[in-house]
This record gives sequence, C-alpha cells and structure tokens, in this order.
Amino acid sequence: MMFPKEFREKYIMSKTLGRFLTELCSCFSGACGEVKLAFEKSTCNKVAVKIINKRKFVASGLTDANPALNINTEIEILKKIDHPCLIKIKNFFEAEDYYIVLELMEGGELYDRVSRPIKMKEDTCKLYFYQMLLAVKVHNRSVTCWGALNYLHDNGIIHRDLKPENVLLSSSEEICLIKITDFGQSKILGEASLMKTLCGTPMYLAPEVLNSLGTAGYSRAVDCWSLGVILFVCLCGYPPFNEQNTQLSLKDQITHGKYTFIAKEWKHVSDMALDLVKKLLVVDPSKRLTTEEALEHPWLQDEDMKTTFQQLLAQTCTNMSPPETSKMPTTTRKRLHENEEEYGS
Ligand SMILES: C/C(=N\NC(=N)NO)c1ccc(NC(=O)c2cc3cccc([N+](=O)[O-])c3[nH]2)cc1
Repeated sequence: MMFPKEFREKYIMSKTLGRFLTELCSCFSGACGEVKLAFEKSTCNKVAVKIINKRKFVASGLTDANPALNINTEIEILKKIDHPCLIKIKNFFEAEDYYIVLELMEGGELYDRVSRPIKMKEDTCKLYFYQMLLAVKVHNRSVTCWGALNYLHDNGIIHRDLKPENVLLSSSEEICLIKITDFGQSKILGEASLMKTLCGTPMYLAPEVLNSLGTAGYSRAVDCWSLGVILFVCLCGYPPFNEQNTQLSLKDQITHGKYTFIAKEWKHVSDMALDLVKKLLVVDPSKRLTTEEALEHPWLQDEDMKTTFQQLLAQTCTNMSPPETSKMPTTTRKRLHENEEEYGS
C-alpha cells in the first residue's frame, strides 16, 4: 500500500488494529477500509489511521452520486465536532485512497466487548450508554474542560450508523471513556425547508411531501432507535433482531418492533434497564424516547456513574491539550445541506 508522500513525511505506519478480516469482508459487502496504528514523527505519539479505499467505496454503492461529497461532509463533521465522547480527527489526506488520522482508542471497538462470552456488567453498560447519549443528544450546552460541548443533534447532525463497531473504548480498562466514530453515513440537517414549502399553495406539491408531514423533523430519532439496539446487545449479549429468527424476516422484525426476548439472558438485568430499552425500540419515531428523555429515565439517575464519568473526563483534561484542528487541509468541495425533513420513507 503506497501512502501519500505528505503522509509519510509526518507518520510512520505500523500494524493493523482491530478485526482486519471483518474489515476485509465488509469491503465486499460495502463499507470498506481498515484501521492501522501509526506513529506521529514530530511527537512520537501513537495515532490511528482509518484508510478508506476509494475504488471499493464507490463500487459499494454506499455513497451518494458524488462519493467525494460524502467524505468531505464526513471530514467537515469530524473537524466541527469537539466533545469528549466523539472521536477527534488529527489530519486528513486524499491520494489513491482516503487517510483519516485520528486519536488512538486503545480499548478498541465496543463490538469486541459485546461479542465476548462473558456479558458486560449492567453498571458498565450504563456508563457507556450515558456517554453515547451525551454524544448524540440535543442539550443546553454544558461547559467541560474545553468549553461548551457540541452535541451532534444540537448541530443538526444525524449519525445514522450507530452500532457497536462505531463505539470505541479509550482503554482496555472496563471503566473508561467511549467515543463515537464513523460519520460516513451522517447527514447534516438544513433549515426546515418543508415549512417554507408549505407557505405556498400545495396545488403542485407531490403526495410524498404531504405524507411526510407526520414524520417531519423526526429524522434524528433514527439514532435513538440504534442506541436502543446497542443497549439491548450490551445488556443481554445477543441482538434484538436477527436473521436466525425463522418466524419473521429481519425486516419484519424491525418494522413491527418484534425483538427476541430470551428470559434467561435478561434475568440478571434490572427492570429499569429493560424499561429504557423498550422505550427506545418503539417503531413510531414520534413516540420513541428522544436522547434528552432517555437521559431523564430512572435507570440513568445514578450519581455514582456520573461521578465516575466526570473523573474519567478530568483525567483526560489534565494530560491533553485542546484539539488543534485549524492546521488541517481544508476540504474544498461544497457540501449539500440535507433538508430537515427527508421526504417519503
Ligand atoms: C472515521 C471513520 N470511518 N469513516 C468512514 N467513512 N468509514 O467507512 C472511522 C471508523 C473506525 C475507526 N476505528 C478506529 O479508530 C479504531 C478501531 C480500533 C480497533 C482496535 C484498536 C484501536 N485503537 O485505536 O487502538 C482501534 N481504533 C476510526 C474512524
């Protein structure tokens, strides 16, 4: 693999991190790329480098008409966000492939934790889930060691691909910070253009626009559903919806909210935790808990857990300087704004 010259001037590439084989397989199924360890020459610090293969990226059909737009949207999102539970970008290079240089998350992917035979403790699930909610939610800004936190939804950003592979752990310790990554499917919400459309006569308006009125403004609820699936898997160790289920297709399981409940896998899980899962896995987005509502749920009213999070945060503040993203190469192509309401299903 030939790395661009300007990359090689700054970094020494090392081994592959995480599940290369799965990354390789996912290349054939669509999303593609691997993550490698690298050393920053100027500081000798370790970094992670996400390599996104351009050719497979286009062939996978994962991208909109213009694949470069996707990556540019993603890079702009990565540069814009500044939150302890969202991955930080350090640099970006475009050559025959895309190279995204990021902070190292030595605990690897949550996917590998939930795949282990021994289930995660409920308190650990709570600490991780609390951080995922903080990262995604709309919230009145609170000050951290780096100033006001920018939340994804607060910035009109929907992740749209939340899953255990995209939740990274800061250390191999069970009690650690998590960070959400991979904004390759994210959308940036523009101003509520549907409202402007409705100011005029609907005489020429397509039916799907009028039909979308019911779900208008709920596009961010997709992240809350995904968080519900992640919480389900963390608590009981198996996914709520899967192909092995014979009665219903995976699609029907999801669209009807028919999750598989294996009582023996849930007997050590509190009723409050299960109650929160049930209120996130609600098919109607307008009835699904929002991230703010989820944070108010009784299961998360746990001062010990919140103190632990603040202590973890304080540790990172002492040994880290605020991110320097201003020196990175800017992305040039104009980014499309996704309307607030996506028409149709
Ligand atoms: C930005 C992004 N994806 N964007 C995208 N469009 N993907 O298709 C992206 C996706 C995944 C990652 N993953 C990692 O940084 C990452 C995975 C992993 C596994 C073991 C160990 C480490 N580690 O940092 O030590 C790991 N880091 C980092 C960035």
